[in-house]
Amino acid sequence: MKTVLRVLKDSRAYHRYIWLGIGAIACSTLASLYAPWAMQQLTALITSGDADIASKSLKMGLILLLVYLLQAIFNYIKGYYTHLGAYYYVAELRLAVYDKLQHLSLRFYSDKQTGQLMSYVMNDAGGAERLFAHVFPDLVVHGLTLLAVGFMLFTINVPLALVSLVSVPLIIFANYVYSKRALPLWGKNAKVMAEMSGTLQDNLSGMKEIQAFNQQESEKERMRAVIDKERDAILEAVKTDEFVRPLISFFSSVGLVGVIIYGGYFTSVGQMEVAELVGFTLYLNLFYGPISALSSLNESANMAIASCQRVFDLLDQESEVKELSDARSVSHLAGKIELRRLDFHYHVGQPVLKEIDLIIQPGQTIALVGSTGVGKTTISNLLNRFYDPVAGQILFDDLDLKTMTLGSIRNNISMVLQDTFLFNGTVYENIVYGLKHATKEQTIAAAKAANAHSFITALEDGYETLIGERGLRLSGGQKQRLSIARAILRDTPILIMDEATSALDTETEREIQQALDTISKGRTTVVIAHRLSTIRHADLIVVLDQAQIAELGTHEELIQRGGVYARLCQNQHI
Ligand SMILES: Nc1ncnc2c1ncn2[C@@H]1O[C@H](COP(=O)(O)OP(=O)(O)OP(=O)(O)O)[C@@H](O)[C@H]1O
Repeated sequence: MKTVLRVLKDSRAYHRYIWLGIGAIACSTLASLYAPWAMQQLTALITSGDADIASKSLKMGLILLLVYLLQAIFNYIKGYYTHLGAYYYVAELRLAVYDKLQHLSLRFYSDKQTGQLMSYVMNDAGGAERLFAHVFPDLVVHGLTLLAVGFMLFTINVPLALVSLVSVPLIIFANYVYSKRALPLWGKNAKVMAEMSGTLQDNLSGMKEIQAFNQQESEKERMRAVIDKERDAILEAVKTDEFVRPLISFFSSVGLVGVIIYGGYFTSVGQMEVAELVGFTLYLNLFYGPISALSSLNESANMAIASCQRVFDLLDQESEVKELSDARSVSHLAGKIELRRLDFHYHVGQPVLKEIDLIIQPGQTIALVGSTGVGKTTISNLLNRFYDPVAGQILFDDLDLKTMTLGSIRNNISMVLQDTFLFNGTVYENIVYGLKHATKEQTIAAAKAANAHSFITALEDGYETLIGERGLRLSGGQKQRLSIARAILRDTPILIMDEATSALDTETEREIQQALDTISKGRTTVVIAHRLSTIRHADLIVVLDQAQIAELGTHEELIQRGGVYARLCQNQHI
């Protein structure tokens, strides 16, 4: 019920369409009462031997034609406007879900599959359409029909109307039991559906690996497992549905049986006219229709509520990284970075960083080194505030990161990552991604500085070449150079390079290294590198070992010291 109320509250802007639809439904329901009444009148005329049957039936027929025409118009208004409101609301909900996903911290994503999250936007948000355009209007149609037809039944014959009501409590009870059982089943079904979409998305993204490792059979089995799971979940829900639907039909028939027995008796003892019995039976069909429909309506409602519930659960998720209400926007930092007694872990009991103390002066280039998995990338994630430290502080220009707006922190940092993500667009669009208002001259200058201009101009459409999903049409080195150009263009006081030159050949690496050395001048640069040859000129080398800073100094100082760094250099023949 809470979910339904929330849908109603959130969709206020579109209620006018619902009201228009409901108005049309009310008119259509009233119009539907005419046909049984006309049949009753016609039967009365026939049984009474009226001399003017022909002209009277012509008149009734023409009125009925008009009534049907009006009903068609009302149904169009109801169908179109309720869907209009529904799809506007669904679009709003989809955007809200997407926006929420954009603002959740990276920890939220660590145990989710992309396809699973897509299911929130694609499938679950659509549940609101079912509620808005089907469940709510149908509830009104059926409710109004029950009231109006019930009134007609009691007007025709009170004892017979009471007999026909015998099955109503049974039908309501069956519906109640059904909804109790079916709601969790439809909820489970939506979850399994998301799992299936997650696995599918995962496999489609990794198709190259599947083929290269000849894993088609095992992946087919993995897909089979989730597809079967989805099939079983839906069948479990359908089993309940298909049991209840005939049961409700049966209960409705019990009422009709009573009406036939008692109706026949009442007519035989003169308590009821034949015409009244005909009219009564026709109205009764209209009466049981909505009661039976309640069960399928229940099914739709349960599915829709389960989907909406999942959407609202996501919308209510709190981001782990929260911006303070009075967070200040910092325009251009000088670039001093301080880590103060910093502790961090992804999972409790598995510390990744312990009591890290580090001061980086504006304009300095520092290198983070250490064996794989020691926490170098984690530090860059913390500087971007993708995560918050478990203890300790990060300060930019002596201000705690938490007191700044997330937008302004990230406006001061450029990243060049080891796994560059490019969007499906043109080369140009990808370079200006972080600075949409850059001029063409600035963009080309950045591309030149990143040693990307010559390969870009050699592409079939130059800067306007479409690079395909995730830059599929570019080589690793070309992608990396676009990512460097992107960072150069942003011209931020802080630059983070995580294995920035890893995908380049030695010659290109040397050229890009020169470009990087040039752009790192005058800005604070944090370099994460495995190839120690690339960082020997850094102002400060920070050696991480066992979650702590093991050594700190320049290349020469650390070599002289003969510790962890010296050993790493020895291993790389430096
Ligand atoms: N999202 C995550 N959830 C859980 N654990 C994580 C996550 N990201 C990293 N880790 C773990 O945290 C530790 C530090 O990872 P990090 O990526 O910072 O290391 P790194 O030094 O940058 O490694 P590499 O040099 O291989 O890139 C590793 O043990 C890693 O498995």
